[in-house]
Amino acid sequence: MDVLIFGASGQVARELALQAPEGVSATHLGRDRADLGDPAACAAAIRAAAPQAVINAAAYTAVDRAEEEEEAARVVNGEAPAAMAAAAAALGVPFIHISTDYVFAGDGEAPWRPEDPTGPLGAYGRTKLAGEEGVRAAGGAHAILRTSWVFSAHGGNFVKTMLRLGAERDRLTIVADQIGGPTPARDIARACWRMAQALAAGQGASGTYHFSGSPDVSWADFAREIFAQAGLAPEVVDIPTSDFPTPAVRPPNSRMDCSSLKATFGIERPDWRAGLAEVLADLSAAA
Ligand SMILES: NC(=O)C1=CN([C@@H]2O[C@H](COP(=O)(O)OP(=O)(O)OC[C@H]3O[C@@H](n4cnc5c(N)ncnc54)[C@H](OP(=O)(O)O)[C@@H]3O)[C@@H](O)[C@H]2O)C=CC1
Ligand SMILES: Cc1cn([C@H]2C[C@H](O)[C@@H](COP(=O)(O)OP(=O)(O)O[C@H]3O[C@@H](C)C(=O)[C@@H](O)[C@H]3O)O2)c(=O)[nH]c1=O
Ligand SMILES: [Mg+2]
Repeated sequence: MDVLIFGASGQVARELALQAPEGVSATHLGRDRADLGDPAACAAAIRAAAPQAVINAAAYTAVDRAEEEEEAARVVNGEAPAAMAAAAAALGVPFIHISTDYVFAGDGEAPWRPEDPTGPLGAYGRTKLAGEEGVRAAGGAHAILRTSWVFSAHGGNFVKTMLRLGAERDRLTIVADQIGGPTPARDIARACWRMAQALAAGQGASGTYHFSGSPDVSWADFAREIFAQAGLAPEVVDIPTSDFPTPAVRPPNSRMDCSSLKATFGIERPDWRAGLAEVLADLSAAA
């Protein structure tokens, strides 16, 4: 099976390359070969490659910067996925797309289900929601996988920020009133491969699915586990979001109900603490 992947250097893109199943030939298009700022060019790249499935692992992910660059983010996160999904639909091949917990308003404490009403609090979430709507409107076979709090040994993420700050400082203040599921990029990549193979074989079902690591924790508790596993001992002080002002508002409740992904594709929530141990091992092997 030939699979065309948008994204080469990102966290999920790199894991897609590392986790490609046997029998799959994966072609990655980095920004140099397909700029999502040019949606028509991305659609043309799909028509030219004529793959058996398309996975989009590229996105504008700078949450705070998106507040100032919403139009640029909307092209990359909204218009490009819509154009790609339309091109995949015209070829009759499945389109796998990744979205985010930030499409939700984050009120309450119940885990969000895929069919729950959305209500993004910031520009990044609004543009990602536009992308979801574009993918559904294209009308082809598709899976939209909403995930959260992605980490890996590659690129920028909360784990790597904490390792840096934890080595520099004795005391860190971390928000404790935003709760969600940290998710290893490796597990997201495996889930994408499973869905791509299933949909290409006419199995599973198109739709929007949730996938996050278990258990749900606060960012502060996530930080504590990072330091415990890494053998660092800074003091972690719980703070409310109001004490950590940022340009973009983040959802307090990012818990996600992942049961439909298990029911349809047999994919279970991974324990992120095990994924964290793998990432720390990869980072020390590389150091
Ligand atoms: N990171 C997270 O915590 C979460 C991410 N997601 C979603 O998961 C998916 C993968 O995210 P993740 O792997 O973390 O992303 P990263 O931030 O690690 O990487 C983003 C990738 O997108 C590429 N990209 C950005 N803009 C463009 C563009 N204009 N043209 C082409 N490529 C571009 C980047 O390329 P370059 O390296 O050249 O800049 C980079 O490879 C995204 O859809 C994201 O919205 C969902 C929930 C949480
Ligand atoms: C560095 C730092 C962060 N924080 C807080 C800020 C924020 O609420 C939280 C996480 O910080 P980040 O900058 O990693 O968060 P952010 O970039 O918003 O992470 C999000 O990225 C996008 C792409 C997604 O789709 C989301 O699922 C989510 O992973 O930790 C502290 O409280 N103290 C600190 O010292
Ligand atoms: Mg990439």
